[in-house]
Amino acid sequence: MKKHIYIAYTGGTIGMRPSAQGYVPVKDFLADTLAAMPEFHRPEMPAFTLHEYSQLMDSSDMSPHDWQVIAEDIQQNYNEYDGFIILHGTDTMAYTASALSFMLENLQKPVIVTGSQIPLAELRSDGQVNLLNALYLAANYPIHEVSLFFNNRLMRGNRSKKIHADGFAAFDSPNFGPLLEAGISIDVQRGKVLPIGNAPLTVTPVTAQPVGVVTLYPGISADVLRNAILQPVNALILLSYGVGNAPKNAALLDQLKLAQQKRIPVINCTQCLRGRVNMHGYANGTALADVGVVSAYDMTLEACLAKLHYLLSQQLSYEQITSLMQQDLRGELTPR
Ligand SMILES: NC(=O)C[C@H](N)C(=O)O
Repeated sequence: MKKHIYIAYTGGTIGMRPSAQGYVPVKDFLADTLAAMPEFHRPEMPAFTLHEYSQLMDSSDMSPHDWQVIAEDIQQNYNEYDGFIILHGTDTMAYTASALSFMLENLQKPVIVTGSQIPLAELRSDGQVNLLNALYLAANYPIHEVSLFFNNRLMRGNRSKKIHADGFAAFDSPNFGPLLEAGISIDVQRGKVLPIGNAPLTVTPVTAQPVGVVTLYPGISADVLRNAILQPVNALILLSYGVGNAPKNAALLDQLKLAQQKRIPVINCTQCLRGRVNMHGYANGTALADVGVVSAYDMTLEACLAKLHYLLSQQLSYEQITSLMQQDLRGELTPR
């Protein structure tokens, strides 16, 4: 039986057309482009249904409400299709892929997020390779988790990150190698793919959460942190140096202590692209742990932010949130 894949087109460059203001997504344009490309209709390819969203977006306009729309769309069509492809802009693709990984629990079908850097309708577009491969993989490879396909690599969604503004190798999975590489042969990294259970799919709704993100820089003043933890902030991500260090400055640490008293979770995520937070490597890191800051280990900022949204959207205590942030829920971090 030919597999049938559901493609949700949310917007993004893959279906865009030039306008006087730059690229914009245009209604029906992707469907018309796809219909005119014979590769997508070859007998080896799965059948697919393209569902174009009514509000096509540049992904820089995406919000948690849109993550919710996508998750509900997958849930409603879950039993009818063999796999799901989310066509999405690249700018916030890693955030959406991370969010979906938390919202969709016990997946028994593949969900692949992809898009392109050049519109599918243009010469030299990377959209054809990305979508063609994503369709082929969704039909033929049992990788039952939220993943992101780009430039011939399938990465775990919540490990992915946009690392190149204008290159085709736009995504990387810096702390967890790809799940699959599509070269002359298609090589699955079996040990890396999440195991499948028998439990039914659960979809946890998320709502937008006020989360502060502060990048530390030399000379940062305590006032910056004071402002970042003012109401209505529900959590703070501290983008720290190296293995999780910050200035051992009393005024700064006082603000973090205040956050702890106000029961605002503060998560220590490194500014470095690769590697992990170890707050006990240096006295400067230990000082953070002592005022209740918790480690993001090797999570990306995107995964950290999406995970906070997922947890803050549930009725969980400060203790539960800080503890779950340090646990591996969907393969997003490697605790040690
Ligand atoms: N390549 C892209 O898709 C970028 C576009 N601005 C978007 O994220 O929607």
